[in-house]
Amino acid sequence: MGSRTTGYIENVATIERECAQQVENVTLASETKCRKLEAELAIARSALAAAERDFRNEKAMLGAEVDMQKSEVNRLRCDLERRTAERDCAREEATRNEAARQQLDLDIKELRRQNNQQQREISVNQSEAVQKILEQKVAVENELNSLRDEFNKQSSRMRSLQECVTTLEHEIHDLHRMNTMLEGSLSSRQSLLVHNQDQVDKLKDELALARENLAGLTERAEQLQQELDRNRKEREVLEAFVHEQSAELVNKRDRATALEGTLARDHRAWAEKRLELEASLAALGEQRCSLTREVAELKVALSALLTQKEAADGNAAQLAFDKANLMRENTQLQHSVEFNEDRVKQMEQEAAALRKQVDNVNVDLEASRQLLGEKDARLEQLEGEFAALKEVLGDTASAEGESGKQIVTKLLSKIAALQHAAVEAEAVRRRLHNELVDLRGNIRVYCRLKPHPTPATRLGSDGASIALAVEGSEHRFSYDRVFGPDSTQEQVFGAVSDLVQSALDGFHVCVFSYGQTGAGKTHTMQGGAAPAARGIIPRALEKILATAQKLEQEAEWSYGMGACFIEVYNQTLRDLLSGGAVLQENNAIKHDPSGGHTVVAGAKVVKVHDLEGATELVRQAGEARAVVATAMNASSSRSHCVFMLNITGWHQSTGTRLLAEGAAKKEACHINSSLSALGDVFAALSSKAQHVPYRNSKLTYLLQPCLGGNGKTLMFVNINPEPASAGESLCSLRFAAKVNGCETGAKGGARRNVQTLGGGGGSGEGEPSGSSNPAVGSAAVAAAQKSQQNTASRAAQPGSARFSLGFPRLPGVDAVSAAGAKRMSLLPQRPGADAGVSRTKASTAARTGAAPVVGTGAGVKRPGSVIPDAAAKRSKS
Ligand SMILES: Nc1ncnc2c1ncn2[C@@H]1O[C@H](COP(=O)(O)OP(=O)(O)OP(=O)(O)O)[C@@H](O)[C@H]1O
Repeated sequence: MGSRTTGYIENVATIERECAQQVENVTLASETKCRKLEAELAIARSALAAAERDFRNEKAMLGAEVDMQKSEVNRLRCDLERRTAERDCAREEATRNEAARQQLDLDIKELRRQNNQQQREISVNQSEAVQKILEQKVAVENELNSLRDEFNKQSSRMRSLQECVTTLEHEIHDLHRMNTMLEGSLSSRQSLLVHNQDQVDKLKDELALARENLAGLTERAEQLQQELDRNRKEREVLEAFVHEQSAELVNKRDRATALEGTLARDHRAWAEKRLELEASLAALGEQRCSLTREVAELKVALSALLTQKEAADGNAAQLAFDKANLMRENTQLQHSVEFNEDRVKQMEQEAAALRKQVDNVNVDLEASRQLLGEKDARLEQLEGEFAALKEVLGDTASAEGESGKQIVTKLLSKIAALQHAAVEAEAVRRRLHNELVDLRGNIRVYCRLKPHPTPATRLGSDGASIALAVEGSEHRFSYDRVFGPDSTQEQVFGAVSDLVQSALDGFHVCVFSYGQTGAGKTHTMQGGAAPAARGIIPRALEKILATAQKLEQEAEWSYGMGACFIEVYNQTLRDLLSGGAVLQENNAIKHDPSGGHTVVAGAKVVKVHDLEGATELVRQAGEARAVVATAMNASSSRSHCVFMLNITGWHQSTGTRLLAEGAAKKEACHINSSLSALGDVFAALSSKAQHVPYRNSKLTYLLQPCLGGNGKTLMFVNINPEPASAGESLCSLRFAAKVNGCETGAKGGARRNVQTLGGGGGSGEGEPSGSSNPAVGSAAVAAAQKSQQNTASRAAQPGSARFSLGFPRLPGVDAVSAAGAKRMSLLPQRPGADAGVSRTKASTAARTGAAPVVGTGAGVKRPGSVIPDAAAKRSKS
């Protein structure tokens, strides 16, 4: 038993040793494993820590990159804002440039307008105007150059902007590339995280396996504890160790879970960041789009600027062209100035030659007069001799028979030759007189000033110029003659009387006055009642009637006169000798195509025998005018009155008839259609236009024969020199200056209306240059013969000559013509321009025969004319 116990004990001891050995082995193995696990855990921890570090670094890097990108985006935004501001500035600049260009266009237009104006004024002050234009052109060119510089600046600014935009595009592209790189880096980090996760999972699996092993070992240890209580303590220690390990592992697992959460949060943050980046990328894309749009807009603006530049270049070319034109015109004007200077010199020479010619003509005239006087004396002597011979013949006829008759025949032929010479001398006188009048011009303008204490006018020393002060500046005019305030009525008529003589010689003559209300038209044309105050009309009438009477008594002349008085208002004609009745016929004014009389159909024609009769007619017309003026109210100031006195004269021996007429009228300063038409007629005459618009108004159509080719016209411009009327005076003086620049359309001067009727020995000239009485201008004769068929048949004696003075061949006058009378015409004016004034005047003196009427006209043979049958009568006188 002892041995068995000992053996048992030895066996137990062996088992215990084996158990201890096994426990020791297991413990060693588990300790090894634990150490291995711990090492692996440490590696995992260090890996995790490294991963965390990397992650943090990466995160920090990414954060820095994001910050960088954000700051870059901010910078780009600022840049963009700056560029946008620059672009806006550029746009504003472009708008300003456009406005400046438009302003420049306006300036250029204005300059062109000024240029045109200056061109018009250039005739007044050529060199100054051209200088100004050149200066302005230089200024325009400077402006254009500055605009070009501005444009170039803008273009270069646009180019720099474009470059900026291109740089921005590149930067955006770089950002895109960087973003792609960041995305790549993010995905690699994510894959690294996934790899780490796998490692953690693997560790977890290994941990789980180790736990299972540990559990197995614990089970084996418990079994062994049950078998070996002795080892319980160590086993408990082991278990505690294992528990500790487990807790540590749990802790590690928790930490791994926490790490997973952190990773997930980071992942989400990264995803958010990514979204933010994508959003900022999209914003950048939008910005890029807007930038692209802006670039396109800027391109459009650039092309618009280029178009503007082209337009500006075009304008510059146009300006250069204009400049060249102006230079050319300037050169032409300089040539023209030089030419005109030469012409002026030439004209001065011509004027000197003409003056000499006038002197010669005067000398010739004087010589002719002397010759005529000598011939008259010789004629008287011959007539005395003839009478004595007659007496002798009476005594000796019976004794000597045939020889006495022969002496008589001889003497008669001598007398006829002398009469012929006298007629020739009269023709020469008419021609010389006409040449004298022509030298003074077929349209003459006289200016007359009314007295005033403080005149705004200044007379030139040459007696033909006047200066008018208007608002501080002085305007100078010159006319054929200027009558100062001291001039007498006699002096004024003296300057007109040669035209009256022309009318008596068979020329159409028109005298009219023009001026503002109260300027002295009535005073000039009509004058006062006192002998010294009488105006042109009564003096002219007196001269015509006296001459007619003298010729009737002395030179076998017979005269008939018919007068009519017409008022023209707009396109209406009124007969003032029929109480102002309106003449209904549309084309009442009828001109004789052969240059004879003008007829106003329907107008009453009253025969005039003496000055009193004519004055009475004017008085009647004035009364009718007052009635019409009252009815028409203020409009009367725009009407014009024309008094016509037609004179027809016949000379019984020469079979010659003169047709002429005189016209006189008064005009108000008020511009109306008739005056404007009168201005147009003068303008056309002055420019020698093909067409003269006589038909534009009844007034000009009525006066056509006087104003036109074969008439002589004298205009008085009456000026009231009071400073308050300076404006109106300027208007009158300018109109008169226009008229002064006119010439009648007559080629070779005015033309007489002379007709030779049938009989030989006719006297008169067809043209001023006509040589002698039978040499009547053929055209004038042919035309006149046609026009006087009815009167020719009624000539008092076969082969007699009839002279008619005045141009309208009036029906009433034709009756006078049949009686072998002369005809005269006087064309006076209306009794007052201003309604109020004219009405008042018309009801007073003007209407009593001293109405503002002028008339001249009439061709009357001068007393000096010698016509065969008249010789005896002249010798009596
Ligand atoms: N040269 C002059 N010398 C003296 N007095 C003058 C002169 N001219 C005009 N007058 C006077 O001035 C006044 C106005 O003149 P007048 O009636 O002739 O003017 P008008 O031009 O005919 O006016 P309206 O158009 O109103 O008829 C008259 O009293 C006239 O006597």
